[in-house]
Amino acid sequence: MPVDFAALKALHAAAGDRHILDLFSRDPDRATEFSARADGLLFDYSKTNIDAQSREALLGLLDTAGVAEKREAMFSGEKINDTEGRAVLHTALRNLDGGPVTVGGKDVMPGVRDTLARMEAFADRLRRGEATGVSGAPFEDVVNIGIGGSDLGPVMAYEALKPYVDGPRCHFVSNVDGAHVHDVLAGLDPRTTLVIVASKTFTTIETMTNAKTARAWLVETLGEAGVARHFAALSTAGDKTAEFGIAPDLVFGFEDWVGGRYSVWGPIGLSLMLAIGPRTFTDFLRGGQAMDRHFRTAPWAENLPALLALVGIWHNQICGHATRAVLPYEQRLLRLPAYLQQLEMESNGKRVAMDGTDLPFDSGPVVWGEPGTNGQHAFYQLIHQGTRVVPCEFMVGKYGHEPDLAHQHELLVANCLAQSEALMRGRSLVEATEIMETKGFSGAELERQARHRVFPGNRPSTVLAYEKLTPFVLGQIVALYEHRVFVEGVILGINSYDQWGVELGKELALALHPVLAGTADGAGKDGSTLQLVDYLKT
Ligand SMILES: O=P(O)(O)OC[C@H]1O[C@](O)(CO)[C@@H](O)[C@@H]1O
Repeated sequence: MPVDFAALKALHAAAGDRHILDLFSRDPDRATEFSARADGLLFDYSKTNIDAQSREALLGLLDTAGVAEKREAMFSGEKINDTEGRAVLHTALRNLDGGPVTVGGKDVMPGVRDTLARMEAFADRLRRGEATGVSGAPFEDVVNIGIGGSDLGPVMAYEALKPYVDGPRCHFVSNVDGAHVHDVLAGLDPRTTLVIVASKTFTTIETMTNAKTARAWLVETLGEAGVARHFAALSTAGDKTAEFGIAPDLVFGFEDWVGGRYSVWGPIGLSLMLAIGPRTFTDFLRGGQAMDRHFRTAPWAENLPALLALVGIWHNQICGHATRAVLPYEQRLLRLPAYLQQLEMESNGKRVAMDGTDLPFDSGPVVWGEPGTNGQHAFYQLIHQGTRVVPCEFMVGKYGHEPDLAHQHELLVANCLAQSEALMRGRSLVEATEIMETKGFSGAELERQARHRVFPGNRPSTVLAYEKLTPFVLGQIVALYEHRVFVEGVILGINSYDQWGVELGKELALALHPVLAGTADGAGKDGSTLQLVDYLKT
């Protein structure tokens, strides 16, 4: 049944400009009542304007939208991506000791386990120096060439798990801008470099162009014979990897039921596995699996993915806040905002419902962010005093990985909690006036100066707290956000697993390329495009 936000909007309207602080005054247990835990994670959404009544109504959306049934449909391999006729089974990649998962009557788990075992065997051999390049020298550097989900997942996780890296250095090339591949290869020795071409389709123009550049770079030093030993492929398209010259034993395949932005758990995570080792990679999978278990079994009121989704729906569709900031107080999560941009915006940035009718409400929000504390010195000004409300999602760990720098970690945590508090508390005109009086201002100038220093407050934020950013915890966090996207998508009635919106630009770029190269004319193009082609063609 399609959801109806009218009742929730009425509750929101009735709350008027009620202050979040009043909710705390009325309910001394609010912090615990508006928090939930899962396997060591704590999600605190008490600093939002959601009260018991609106939460009840939000939870009701889950039943109306049939989230429980759709969740089981996803986990059991039904083709819920119905515009592409595909199942959505990234969860099978971390179903380490679970039962069979069938797609079209066939259990996919033997294939998943087989590929994982092949990846592990290769990673072990490479890390021991047994899988070598043609010169016999061990691989010291790994270059992952991919884009979108074939880049963001591994690069995000590699950066996040740097303290666990004890294998080769990894580098990531994604942009078709030649500067990217040039700068990465410039520092590397082809004799000790493994190039991984990560592309589900093996047709993505950026990836294939960069892969050809890397191939030419390698062949220049090692000859054609080097390709079979120095290139690996992660793809669903075995025929195309063979055409490229990649040895079949270095092709790690997966099925079309793994979406690009959900693919870090399988072969697309090979660079990460090479860097941290198969055992540590398994810890990452176990974290994802633990979140799957939690998502399937925890009651909705304690279910982290469901709660994150409902908070998201409240802020976006009900309160009308069109963006949300993801603010990890964890430097190593520097690529998480970019990762979540693809995960959330490519999944839920849709304008029609499953049945093809126009969505009667806004779809997913604009997601953006930056690690704290850097963001504080960049865009927090707008978050605190701008005219638009930006719901903020803070993340922070109890421990860092640098025991010698524990005092810095404390400062980091203090900053995170202070920002969340400041957004809620604000600073009134009275308080600002008192401060400016002590600085010697008076009369009209006192008021003018004070007004610049007012913080409206009552701005919502959530905090996701964890012990330490281990591989397990990273797995939990990534799976948490995946399932949050799923729940939001089901409530909105959209297909979170296709991405038709990326196609038109790709097609037009292909058509413009010959115009820029001067081998085709620009017939039919608009005046602006032609003017720019004229200026930019070389
Ligand atoms: O892995 P591929 O097939 O190269 O695709 C890369 C990316 O391109 C997209 O299809 C569109 O941006 C993403 O969904 C995907 O992650």
